[in-house]
Amino acid sequence: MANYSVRNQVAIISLCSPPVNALSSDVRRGILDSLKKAEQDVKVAAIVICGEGRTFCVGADITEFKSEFKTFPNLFELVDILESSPKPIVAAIHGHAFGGGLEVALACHYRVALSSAKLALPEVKLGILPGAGGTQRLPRLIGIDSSMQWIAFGDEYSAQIAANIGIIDRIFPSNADILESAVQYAQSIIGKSLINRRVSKLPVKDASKVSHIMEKYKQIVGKKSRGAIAPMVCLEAIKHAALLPYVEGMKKERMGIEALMGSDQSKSLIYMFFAERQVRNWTIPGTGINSKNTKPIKVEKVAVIGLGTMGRGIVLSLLKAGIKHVSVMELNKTARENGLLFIKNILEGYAARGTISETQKRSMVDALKPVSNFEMLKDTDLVIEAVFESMSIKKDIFAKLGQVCKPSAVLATNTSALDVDEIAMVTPKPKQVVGMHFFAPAHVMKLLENVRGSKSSPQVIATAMNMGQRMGKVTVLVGNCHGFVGNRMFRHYTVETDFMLEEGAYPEQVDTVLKKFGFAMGRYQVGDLSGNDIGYRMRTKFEMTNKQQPPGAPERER
Ligand SMILES: CC(C)(COP(=O)(O)OP(=O)(O)OC[C@H]1O[C@@H](n2cnc3c(N)ncnc32)[C@H](O)[C@@H]1OP(=O)(O)O)[C@@H](O)C(=O)NCCC(=O)NCCSC(=O)C[C@@H](O)CCCCCCCCCCCCC(=O)O
Ligand SMILES: NC(=O)c1ccc[n+]([C@@H]2O[C@H](COP(=O)([O-])OP(=O)(O)OC[C@H]3O[C@@H](n4cnc5c(N)ncnc54)[C@H](O)[C@@H]3O)[C@@H](O)[C@H]2O)c1
Repeated sequence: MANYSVRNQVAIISLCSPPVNALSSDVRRGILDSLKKAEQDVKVAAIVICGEGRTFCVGADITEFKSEFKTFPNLFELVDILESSPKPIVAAIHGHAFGGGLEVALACHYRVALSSAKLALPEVKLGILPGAGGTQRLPRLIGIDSSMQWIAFGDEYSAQIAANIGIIDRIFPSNADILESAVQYAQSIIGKSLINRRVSKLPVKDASKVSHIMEKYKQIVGKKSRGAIAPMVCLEAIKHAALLPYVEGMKKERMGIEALMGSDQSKSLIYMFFAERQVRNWTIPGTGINSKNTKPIKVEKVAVIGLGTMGRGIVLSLLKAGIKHVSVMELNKTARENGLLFIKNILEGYAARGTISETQKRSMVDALKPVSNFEMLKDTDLVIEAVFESMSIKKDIFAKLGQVCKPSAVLATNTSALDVDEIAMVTPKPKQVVGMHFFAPAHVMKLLENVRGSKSSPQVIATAMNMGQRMGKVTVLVGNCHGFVGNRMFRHYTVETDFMLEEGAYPEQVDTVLKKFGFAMGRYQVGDLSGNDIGYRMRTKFEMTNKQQPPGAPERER
């Protein structure tokens, strides 16, 4: 679980727990045993801790949260043992140093990294806090303000940013050999004093401003993480780094993690973490066909038909995924102009915020290819249709696509609820047709429901799944039925909230309660965003509006 070797006075402790070197109890034990060997070996003058395989270390082993935290050495015990080592320890970071992985690195006396490495304390996204000294060491290295930014939101940062603020001591080019570079670095620091290298002993530079900074972040967290408990507990723990000696601060950190671990919010977020990964392993029930044995078709050119609410977000998702050729077809001139303007404005916003560079923005704008007739789609690899929710319009479009597109082209519909098989039947090759159901706004929402028609070929399904992952979506394969999965669930939610309106509540009152509960948007805000015509069209198609009833009849009488 941790391999040990010695090279030119430098002991190498390499974490070996594929795929991501999570700090299971065996790995922690392996590190401790190796450290003892290194300390006892008189020929060893410095130590390097690195990760084997694709990454340094992604943190505590989440699968062990329930059971094994009680095994010695616990992570918060291990970090103190590492820091107090009399021999200098260098953390050699490539891939990810996340969570407990970064906390181990913070306990080392030096940190070096490849420029491609990413660092984060993402525990808050699991509903907990960094519980191995992260809330106490990071402020001593980078101050309260930056620590609150890192820990309360859990975002990842590049090694270069981490170096700029003082976490990383030396950056190596992304193509360097991290171990070789770290060993040379370790040789260069042999004999140097460790007095200022033990982070827990350092003062917190901006400690006097803690109240002011705390207030600032309470406001931001209150808005950005409405309803979440962990971010506030993180802020409290960081505050203690400013006010208390390290040992006392650690006690507070411990109280924080004990309160959060096992909370309903944390359990749900951990469930979500694994569920989001599990859905990548799709399977077609009863066939043996699955994500492991099916290859996607190569997709370079994509087309989107319809530039309304959904089409424009889908186009943005494709551009962000790096697709270099995105044809857009929109019949209505105003909708076309508005759609293209919307896309360009969003890209401008990304560039202004630094999410993408100016060069990336220009290449995304260049990738946009407005087209005016179906002939122009003949060499497209994937077409995503996002026009009105009308079976006749969609059939008309798929019949045309079936005539002009190359035989290998994947033809996808973004229908909210219509029968994917019925749409597929108008094409000469129904096996090329699949549903790709995005959620509004499509460039923001992470969920993508891919709908498997009865004729969709495994390769076509693999292509839709792969494209979703390229777009960074949580991509779920579902069966073909009215409303698929998302909208079938959503329907019950809307029925209940509509009952509340019938009982006298205003839409804004319902929305206020839902937002207070933690929803990003209220149910009626979602209706306004998506367009209430979508629900109306779905209900009309299934005669849920019940023509016997006069207009305005309450939902429960229909
Ligand atoms: C790092 C990633 C961004 C990499 O992404 P990528 O897409 O490359 O890879 P995958 O996400 O697909 O991952 C591959 C594979 O690995 C699995 N996996 C990933 N991370 C972990 C993990 N941390 N643990 C276990 N398994 C992991 C993943 O599921 C995939 O598996 P599959 O089978 O699907 O192939 C990305 O992976 C990522 O973001 N990972 C999570 C990073 C993270 O959140 N890290 C923080 C972990 S929490 C932590 O570190 C806590 C520490 O701060 C300290 C804890 C000390 C606690 C001591 C306190 C004790 C108090 C106890 C109180 C008890 C109370 C009681 O008694 O009840
Ligand atoms: N709005 C949502 O929240 C949402 C969510 C998921 C899926 N959907 C589905 O996505 C599809 C589009 O929904 P929307 O909300 O974007 O609708 P929308 O009314 O905002 O946009 C549809 C666009 O398609 C254009 N169009 C119509 N016929 C066309 C044709 N033959 N060729 C080219 N363009 C044509 C229209 O001019 C319009 O601009 C629907 O099937 C809908 O059910 C919508």
